[in-house]
Amino acid sequence: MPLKFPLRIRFFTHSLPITHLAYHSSSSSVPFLSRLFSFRLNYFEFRSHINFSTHPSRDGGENRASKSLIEDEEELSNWMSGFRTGSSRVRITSDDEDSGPDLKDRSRGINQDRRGIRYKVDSFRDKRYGGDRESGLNGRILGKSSQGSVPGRKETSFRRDRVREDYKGLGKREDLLLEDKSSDEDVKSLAMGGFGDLLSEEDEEEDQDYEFLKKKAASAFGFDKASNVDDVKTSDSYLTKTRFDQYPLSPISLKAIKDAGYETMTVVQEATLPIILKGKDVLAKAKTGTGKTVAFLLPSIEVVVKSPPTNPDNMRPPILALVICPTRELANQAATEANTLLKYHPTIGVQVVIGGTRLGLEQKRMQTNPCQILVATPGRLKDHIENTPGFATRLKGVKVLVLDEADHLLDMGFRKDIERIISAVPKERQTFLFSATVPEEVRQICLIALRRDHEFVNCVHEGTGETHQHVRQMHMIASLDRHFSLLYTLLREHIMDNVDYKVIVFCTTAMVTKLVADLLGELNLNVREIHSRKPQSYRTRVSNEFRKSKGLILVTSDVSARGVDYPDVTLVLQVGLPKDREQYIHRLGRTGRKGKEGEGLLLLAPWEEYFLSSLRDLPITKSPLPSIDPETVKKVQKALCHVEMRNKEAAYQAWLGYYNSQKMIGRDKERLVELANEFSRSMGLDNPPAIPKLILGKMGLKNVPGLRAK
Ligand SMILES: Nc1ncnc2c1ncn2[C@@H]1O[C@H](COP(=O)(O)OP(=O)(O)OP(=O)(O)O)[C@@H](O)[C@H]1O
Repeated sequence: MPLKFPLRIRFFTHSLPITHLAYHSSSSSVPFLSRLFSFRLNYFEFRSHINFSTHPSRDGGENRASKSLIEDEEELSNWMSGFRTGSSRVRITSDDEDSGPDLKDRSRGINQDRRGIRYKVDSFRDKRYGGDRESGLNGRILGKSSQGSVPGRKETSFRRDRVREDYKGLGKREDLLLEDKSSDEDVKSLAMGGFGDLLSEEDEEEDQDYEFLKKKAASAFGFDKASNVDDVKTSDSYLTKTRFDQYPLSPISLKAIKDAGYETMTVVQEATLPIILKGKDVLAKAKTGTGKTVAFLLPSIEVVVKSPPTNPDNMRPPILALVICPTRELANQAATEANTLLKYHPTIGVQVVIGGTRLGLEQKRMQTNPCQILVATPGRLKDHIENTPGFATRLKGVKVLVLDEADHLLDMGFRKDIERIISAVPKERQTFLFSATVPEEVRQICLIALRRDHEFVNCVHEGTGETHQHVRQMHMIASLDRHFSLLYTLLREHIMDNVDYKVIVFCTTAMVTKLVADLLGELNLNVREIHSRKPQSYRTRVSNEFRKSKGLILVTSDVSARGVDYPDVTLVLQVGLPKDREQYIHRLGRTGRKGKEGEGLLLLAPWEEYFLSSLRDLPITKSPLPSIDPETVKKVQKALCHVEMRNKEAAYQAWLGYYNSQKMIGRDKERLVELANEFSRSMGLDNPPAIPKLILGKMGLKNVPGLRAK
């Protein structure tokens, strides 16, 4: 039964459970009412719903600061080789990403499961999958799984269970979902009664009303028992009550942890530390923003602490822990986290080797500073193995190897480098593989790095999906000619609705990223850009600025898709086809970190809608398109005229290359060219840019009608 509301504010509510609140009002009062709804609904969700967070994988790979045409060639041939070998996972050395806008006029309601109501998770049972299987390269064969779920402590409002499973089958667990029938009625009566009168309140000053309504909502729903209504807006389901000092960690590590403000362990930290301290290999899967970096760094530091001191006369002191990250930003971030934990370990040093910086500078640093822990991107590490005197010797001391974003590091793009690196470190070592997604096909590949008795720790409860329940996910379908206006409209509305907005916009390639950043800059939005065509110093500076800022929009490629920890991102926008389901999950994982609220929107063209079938198990809902006034369309078209032609030409070529590598679209070349020319027109180019014959040849697009060659 629809709720009755003043004409000015109309919420579409389906029969409860409330699944979707949409607004048809431009009234300034609507936003804070939506916030009122959303965190009230979220509160219900958190109170009755357990949630584990996963870890995103990072993307982008070794990108060079500026690229010559030949480097573009390499990029294209990467795409082409990936396409030819039928592998859907090629290493995109340039950037490719997405973004999706916000939804002022969309539901502030949370994503609900099919029935719309959160269940109370009662308990998990995991089936035992034992046994070994011979497999893997380098003589490291399949692990025997550890068994059994480890019942978590009973929490006041919900229960945490960790489940360790044999990755071989990732045995199906039966989640005993206790469906709380009464809560349906509770929610219905509360919503019918509790909000009816609240919303009859006249809006005066937004802030004053918001506070008033918050308090009224709090008493209406018993929130006032919470220390603060705002507190219910985050879910602490990623934290446990286990303290770090309950484990045998060095006192000075514990001191640094305390200084870092880490009071208790996160679920993945609690689940993996005891296994690692026992000396085992670990394959760990956990949702985004839940502390996986600390989960692998802390025990790695303990290994270094327990290692005998190096002879000061040794000119090639051993590197004891090696952490591999897929992108430079991520490597820098992990090294920063390591330095935080090493605050009181004066003799232990961490160094970083990444592309985009001078090899010689890195060689000097590693020679003159302590380097028991090395964080590296694969390509640059391989360079050092092959070109830095004595470096290979130093790697013979590695006791711990970490693959962060393991699923991405082990896919086609990085595989050769990773195999080269594995062959350069001792077989007798501990190995930790962490990621938020471990697709089936990657699970087998993990075995090239893991030991027989490794354990698979899965902190992602089945049934909750690999994304956060507290992050609202929407998608919109619109023809390409509307994408730029739609993006601008949604960004502008999000900015109006969120004074502390912090938005990440993902685009499909580096050059499309540049185009969109230029366009949004022309439209006077506060925009920064990160992608492979920017020098590393610029990328690092912008990354640090965005991490510390609010009121900013970062337009980026997939170099920012995995793992980068930007606090309080309010919205992740993905425009165009994600590389794959994992990439969608990891990009979305830039928001909703540490249990905080977040929003994601995926904006697709009608011919990209097939991608949604790969997200069926995720709580993503369709959102109707907001109305775009003709003035906005004119403004965007005018702004496009100020974007440099060469940027549009580069974007067109990169767009063609990217979609050519997407099997579902690239296989029909004529259709692909038609779509590319639709994209060209959306940039205001009725006549598509000409493309060098050499590149068309690489793409396998020579003589395709509709293309112009030069
Ligand atoms: N025990 C803890 N208590 C509170 N905060 C923590 C704890 N451990 C880590 N954090 C913080 O949580 C945030 C997310 O950590 P981190 O980036 O390692 O998450 P992640 O699981 O690796 O996410 P992603 O998959 O995006 O890389 C960071 O800001 C980190 O400082």
